[in-house]
Order: sequence, then C-alpha cells, then structure tokens
Amino acid sequence: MVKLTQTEELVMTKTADQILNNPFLNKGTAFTKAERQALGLIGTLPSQVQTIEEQTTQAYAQFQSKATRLEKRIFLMNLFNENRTLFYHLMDQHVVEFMPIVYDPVVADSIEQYNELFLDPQNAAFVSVDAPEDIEATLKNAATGRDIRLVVVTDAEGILGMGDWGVNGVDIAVGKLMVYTAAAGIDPSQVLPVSIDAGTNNQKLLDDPLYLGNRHKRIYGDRYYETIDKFVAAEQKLFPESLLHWEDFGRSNAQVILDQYKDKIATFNDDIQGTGMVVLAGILGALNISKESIKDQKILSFGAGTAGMGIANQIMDELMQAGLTEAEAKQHFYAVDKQGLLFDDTEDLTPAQKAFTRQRSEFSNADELTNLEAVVKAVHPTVMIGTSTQPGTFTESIIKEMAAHTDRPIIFPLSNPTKLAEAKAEDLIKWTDGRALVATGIPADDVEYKGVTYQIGQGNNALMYPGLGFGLIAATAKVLNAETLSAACHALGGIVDTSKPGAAVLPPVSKITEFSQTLAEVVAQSVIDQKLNKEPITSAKQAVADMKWVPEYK
Ligand SMILES: NC(=O)c1ccc[n+]([C@@H]2O[C@H](COP(=O)([O-])OP(=O)(O)OC[C@H]3O[C@@H](n4cnc5c(N)ncnc54)[C@H](O)[C@@H]3O)[C@@H](O)[C@H]2O)c1
Ligand SMILES: O=C(O)C[C@H](O)C(=O)O
Ligand SMILES: [Mn+2]
Repeated sequence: MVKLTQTEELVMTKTADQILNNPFLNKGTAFTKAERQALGLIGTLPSQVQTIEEQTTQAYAQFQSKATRLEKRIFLMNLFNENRTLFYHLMDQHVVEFMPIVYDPVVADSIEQYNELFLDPQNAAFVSVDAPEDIEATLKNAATGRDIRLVVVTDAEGILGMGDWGVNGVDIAVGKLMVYTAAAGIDPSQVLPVSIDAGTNNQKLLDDPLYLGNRHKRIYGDRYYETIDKFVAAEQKLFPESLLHWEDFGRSNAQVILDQYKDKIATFNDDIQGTGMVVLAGILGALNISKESIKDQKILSFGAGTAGMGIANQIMDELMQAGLTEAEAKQHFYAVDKQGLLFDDTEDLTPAQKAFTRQRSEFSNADELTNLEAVVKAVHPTVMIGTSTQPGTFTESIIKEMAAHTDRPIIFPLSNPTKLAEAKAEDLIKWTDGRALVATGIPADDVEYKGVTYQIGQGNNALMYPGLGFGLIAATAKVLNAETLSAACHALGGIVDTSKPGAAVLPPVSKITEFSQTLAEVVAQSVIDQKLNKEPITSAKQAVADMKWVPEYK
C-alpha cells in the first residue's frame, strides 16, 4: 500500500467544504479530475479544470478592474483568504505593484478601517489580556495543527507612526507575514499572526460601537508583562522550532520585552533591529557612492524612540567594529526628540536614549538646542534619519543648512505611512541640487532632476526582516546575536551598481526575492559558524534552499 503523507491523510479525511474553504488546501478550479474524484469534490466545482496560470491571469484582471488602492487590497485579501497558493503565485509576478497594497502604506488604511471592513480573521490568533488562561488554547486553535515556524506578534500600541490601534493592528502582523512569504519563501501554512489585545488608549476606537477588541484602556505593568510571559511560554511550548518576531509595540515596552527574551529564544524586534539593519545597510550603500568612511560621519537621529535608538545601536556596533572605542563611537551621535537635543540632564529620558546623550558643556548655546533647526546649525550632521512621526519636519531651510556643510548629505525620512514622512524624496533631491543620498520608508518614484534619474531606495525593514527571519529559521537558530545582525547588514553590499549616476543606496524591491535569499544564506552561515544551530546543519545554502516554499499546487 502507498504510504500517504500527513497532508494527504489530512485532506482525505475532509469533506468538500472543508477543503474548498481551507486556504492552505484549496486549489479552486485547478483541482484535477483525479483529485476531484479522490477528495469527494465531484460536482462541487464547474467542470473546466484550470491551470494556475489561467487562474492567475483571471485574478490579475479582476485586481486591475478595482478603482482604488483600498478596493485592490480588499480583492487581494479575499483571494488570500480563499486560496493562498494562488495569491502568492500572483504576488510573485507583481511584487513591486502588490507590496504597497498588502503592506505599507495601504495596510495603514485597512488598520484604520478594520472594524468596518472585517470579514475574516485571516488565521490570526487573538490573545486577550483579560483571559490569560486561554492563551495556550488560543494559539493551538489558530494553528489548527499546522507546523508553525514563524510568529509575528503585535500589541499595536505603536502601529507605524499612527499610534494605538488596539486589535485592528493585527493587519500589520498579517501584512509582515505576506512579505515574508513573497520575499523569502516561508511556507504560508507555517506562519501565525498574533494580536495581543491589551486594550487601547485610542478613544475613537473605544467609542466606536463597531470596535472588535477589548473595550477598555490599555493595561500596563505587571498584568501586561504576565500576559506577555504566558504568551511566550505557550508559543515556545507549542511551536518549539519557531522564530518570534515582535512588531509595533509601544516605546515603553518594545525594548524591555526584547531584553527579556533575546538571550533565551530565537526572537527579534523588527522596529529596533530590522530598522537598524536596513538603515546601516543604506548608509553603507550611500558611503559606497560618496566614497566616504563611516568613521567620518556625524549622525543625527530625529525621533529617538524605538526605531531611532535601534538604528543608533546598530550604527554604534559598526563604528566599534571599525576600531572605535565605545566612548569614541558615542561622539558620532546626536539624538533629538521632543525635548530637542538630548543631554545627560534632560528629563524623561528612556533607558535606550541614556546611552546617546550629549553634555551641555559641549555647546556654547546648549539651552537653545530645543528644535531640529537649531541642532542642525550647531552640529552640521552628515547623516540625518527621521523616525519622529512628524510630517514635513525636514524643511527646505534645515536641509539646505545641512547640505551647506557636507558634499553628499545622507538623508533618510523614514516615518510611515506616507502622510507622516519627514520629507519627500523629490524635495530632498531638489533642495540639495542632486547631492542628497536618500532613502524613504514607503516606496518613492524615481526623481528626474537636471537630466539625471535618481532612484530612491526604500529604507523599510521589509528589505531585511524576510531574509533575516528565513535564515534564522532555516539554520534552526537558538538566538540572534550582534554578530549575525552585523553580517546581515553587510550582505546587501555589491547588489546595487553604485557607479551609475543617481544610483539608489539600497537594492530595489523588484529584486527582493533575490537579495532575501542572499541575506538568508549569510544569516544561516553566521548562525552555523557560531554553533548556534539547534539541529545539525552542514550547508547554510542547502538549508535555505530546502526550506523555500514555491507557490505551485502540490
Ligand atoms: N522605515 C522603516 O522601516 C521604519 C521602521 C520602524 C519605524 N518606522 C517609523 O518611524 C516612526 C517612529 O516609530 P517608532 O516605532 O520608533 O515609534 P516611537 O513612538 O517609539 O518613537 C517615536 C519618537 O518620536 C518622538 N517624537 C514625537 N514627536 C516629536 C517631535 N515633534 N520632535 C522630535 N521627536 C518627536 C517621540 O517622542 C518618540 O521618541 C514611525 O512613523 C514608524 O512608521 C519606520
Ligand atoms: O511597517 C513598516 O512599513 C515599517 C516599520 O515596521 C514601521 O513600523 O513603520
Ligand atoms: Mn513596525
């Protein structure tokens, strides 16, 4: 007798509706006659058998017929809910066009309208701070027996730069996972998006009769951390082979949670570490163009929160690897937040900010350094990174002042979504007469200026986390450490042809599947070199190739 695989056995025991309504199993009109016979699907579908290519062409035509980006997204999410293989087959062919729809920036609109648009929980797990006793059952039920290798969890206190969105934020976990599969090839049946519903301080949601989450203020402190701890314990117990990715937690919790678990399990925080990686990779790309050294840069972080301090720490590591002492490296940073330039005596510093403060005695006008313009005048930064959530704050006069003191200013306005960006790429190129080396958080069109086409890199952690995560999972990593992060930051070097005028500082999203694979291999190799793999692995390249899922019907 032929031995059936676990999936085949699972499928054989299901009824027609259980197969057709299961996005991991459904092939729709592509079920062959033989499959229809074997699975009890005879007569449940129109008689024509379609190929996946025919289905893809038809689905793309429907996608194109939608008038707005939000309608396009709703169509794609319905397809995703019905047939995941077909969805990813289609996305594979249109990754540049689909990324902004399924991910940032249109994911932001879907989060804001989650309650009005709700149709399907999209196989997410909804953990509630009010029912800690249900956490294990919640994860188990949502996983439906699948072999989960990757969990993206959010409590949605800091969704992009839009603040607190309660249970609505689950869409960012779903969106991040869509990018993982499209970019790196994680099997979509092996992932689990998780919402930790700790309440919300968004009064608009609390007052909305349609709001679907816990209708109370956000819980902080012991009760919150107990929920997180129970969640991590259940997650590790049920999915011991999994990687745990944290997304869009609030400033007061993100680093605390990361520090609690980073040396114990395979985990990372995307806003801290993923963003740190993409910014360092972008700076290295920019320095490749300007032929300058990182040791000669003065780095100004505008918005010294979760992402801003994650970035500073990643660059700090790089400077120390380049031979600087910690004290010397620290001299390269200027952290600016609501209070202005952060000094060691500034009130309300976060623990992460304390490592990057300056002394008032360094400046003759320290008391005046309470806004970005004054700080730029006093410091003359060569690199300026925006993670402030404050739109339009990189003004023409600030940028011109910066550009007056450096040949190739490196300027990355990274706040998302579109409406929160500190500046537009086009303006930065014009204000600096084409000298700025720019990356933006959301996709930006090429800029034509004085006969040169400037390509704008997308300084979004989506360029990094799929390859990073996939490499860690493929290598069965026990933990993620600084050495692996650093190796990953350098992995993108050489992919962009920096000799071309107007070259981007980061590789284009059109190449995301290629460079995610490179990244995954570099990450897996680093894990193996440090003997941080749980299972024996001989070849990093092979381990990555073996894990890769392709969107074809099995
Ligand atoms: N492009 C990317 O890959 C990427 C990654 C992570 C975060 N981000 C973006 O960065 C922004 C911040 O995200 P976060 O997770 O760090 O949030 P956060 O809340 O932890 O940090 C935001 C910081 O900005 C500060 N801020 C607010 N108003 C300010 C002002 N007027 N002047 C100076 N600073 C001010 C806040 O005090 C806070 O410290 C968001 O818009 C987010 O979308 C982008
Ligand atoms: O989600 C994004 O687009 C990037 C980043 O994680 C963010 O929070 O803005
Ligand atoms: Mn984020």
